[in-house]
Formats: sequence, structure tokens, C-alpha cells
Amino acid sequence: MNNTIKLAVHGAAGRMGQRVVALASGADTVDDTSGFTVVGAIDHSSHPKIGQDAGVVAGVRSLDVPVSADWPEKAEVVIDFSLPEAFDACVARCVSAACPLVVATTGLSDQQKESLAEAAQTIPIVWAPSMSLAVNLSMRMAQQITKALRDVAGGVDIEILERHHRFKADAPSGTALKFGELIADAMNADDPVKHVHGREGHTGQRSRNEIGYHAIRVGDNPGEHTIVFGMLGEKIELNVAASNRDCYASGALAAAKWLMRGNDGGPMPAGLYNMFDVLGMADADA
Ligand SMILES: NC(=O)c1ccc[n+]([C@@H]2O[C@H](COP(=O)([O-])OP(=O)(O)OC[C@H]3O[C@@H](n4cnc5c(N)ncnc54)[C@H](O)[C@@H]3O)[C@@H](O)[C@H]2O)c1
Ligand SMILES: O=C(O)C1=N[C@H](C(=O)O)CCC1
Repeated sequence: MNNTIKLAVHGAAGRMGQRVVALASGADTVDDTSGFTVVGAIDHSSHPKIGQDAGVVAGVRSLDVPVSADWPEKAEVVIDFSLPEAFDACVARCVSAACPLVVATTGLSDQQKESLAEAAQTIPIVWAPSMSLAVNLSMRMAQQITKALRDVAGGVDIEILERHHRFKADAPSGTALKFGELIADAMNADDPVKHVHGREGHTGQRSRNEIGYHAIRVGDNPGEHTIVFGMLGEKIELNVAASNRDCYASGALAAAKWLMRGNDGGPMPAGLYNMFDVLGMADADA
């Protein structure tokens, strides 16, 4: 009996969608079984790959699943790596089909984040700007470093540098913003933390309760974040970098599996989860 998880990929012809399709079809596993069967490969109706086999588009093998603008009936879980413009319809479809959802798309508006929370009242959703294990571990480390240094004599200046490929549409990255949110919480400052995006001109001295963000777009970089903790006389730089996109694709598949099988074999109830939940780091002493 085939008890693999029936997966639909939203944004299937994109850079990330292709890697999810490839890994879900067993391209990188020793025994060719990832635990998933790709049953849907959804993309925009105007995409030039519409109608082509999703496995072939992903560079693996024929899956007998065309890239299509239509949603499959039989998907048990959906992974979304698309665009904010495509997001609303994806969430609405998953809610109406009572289908668990992994949201990896970044650059969502505040209103879209609210509708995600609302949808999570009826279906289980994992939402994270980075599905990478190394990035999520680094986020926990950044929180710990911030707590250790926040009262250091002379103060600590925290700046977030991110580098991505030239095709990336949103800036700063969703991951950089998440690092900033977690670090701001850990700063536990009396005054609200200021989030400063780049600097130019006569900016004056840096204030103590700000976090700086710098978005670099270069070549084909699949994603790199450096958190600088600058003190008087010394500094720490926490650097986490992807060598390719498979860290995100395999993380998204782990999240989809977790939604279906949970920690004890049963499906997760409705709720909004993140990669800390999936990776068992939700209760880490951050
Ligand atoms: N969370 C993570 O770990 C992570 C990692 C990498 C990328 N991302 C994010 O994932 C998103 C996609 O990244 P990418 O590099 O694959 O981008 P991409 O542009 O290569 O792919 C996006 C795909 O979505 C498709 N699309 C557009 N409109 C659509 C619609 N209405 N319905 C269905 N599909 C539609 C596009 O045609 C394209 O194929 C971005 O927001 C990126 O920031 C997140
Ligand atoms: O390639 C992208 O686009 C990526 N986006 C994510 C973000 O915005 O944080 C994660 C890394 C890759």
C-alpha cells in the first residue's frame, strides 16, 4: 500500500518550487523514497512551463504531473514558495479544502499576515521566512548573544547584513526581518527598538537602541545572513550561508511531514506554527 503523503507544490515552476518537486520525488534519497508523492504542481497560468511535466521541469524524471494553474483534488498538504500576489488564493484554497499548508513565501503584507493567523484557526499552518535548519539554529544563537551582551559596558551595536541573488524581489529578506524581531525582543530595551534600513548622508551618531539592516543583491547567492555584534574593542559576527537551495526545500518537506505526522505520528491540529516548532526548538532557552 502506498502511504506516502500526497503533496501539492504552489509556485512549482519557480526556483524553489523546482527543488521541492525534485526532493519530494526522491531525487536525492538513496532509496528513491522521500515519503511524498507529488500530486499537484501549481503555477501561474501565464508561466511558460504550464502543461509540461513538473518532474522534467525540475530536472529529475517524469512524474506524470503537469505544471498547471488548476489545483489537484487529492492533495493532503501544500507547500507554497510563490509570490505575495499569489498568496491570498493559495490560503483560501487550503482553507476551503481543509488542507494543511507550509508557507515559505516572504514579503507578505501585514494584512496577509493577519489572514494567515485567521486561516490557522481552521487549518494547521507552518509559516517561516527560512526553512533552513542552520538559519533557525542561528536565530536562537543570535537571541542568546544579544541577551549576553545587552548590558555590556560601552554597549553593543547590532546590524544585520543579508546577501541574496539578483532576482530576489523583496528586501530586506524575510529572514533578516525575523532575526531583527527576535533580537529586538531579546534586547529587552526600555525604549522601542528602531529598525533602520540602510544609512546615507549626515545621519549623526548611531543610537543605542537601533538595529540596522543592509540588503545586498549579488549574482546567484542562495542566501546569506551576517549578524554583527559590535562593541568597543571587539566584535562577534554570526554568519549563516546556504550553498544551494536544498536546505530550504528539505526544511519545507520536513515541515509538511510534521504537519501530517506530528511528533507522535498523528496530524497536527489547526494552529499557526513555525520552524522552531518543527525542529523541536520552540522551548529552547532563548
Ligand atoms: N522560507 C524559505 O525558506 C524561503 C527560501 C527561499 C525562498 N523563499 C521565498 O519563496 C518565494 C519564492 O522564491 P523563488 O526564488 O522560488 O521565486 P521564483 O520567482 O523563482 O518562483 C515563484 C513562482 O511562483 C509562481 N507564481 C506567480 N504567481 C502565481 C500564482 N498566481 N499561482 C501560482 N504560482 C504563481 C511564479 O510563476 C514562479 O514560478 C519568495 O518569496 C522567496 O523569498 C523562502
Ligand atoms: O531566495 C530567496 O528569495 C530567499 N528568501 C528567503 C528570505 O527572504 O528570507 C530565505 C532565503 C532565500
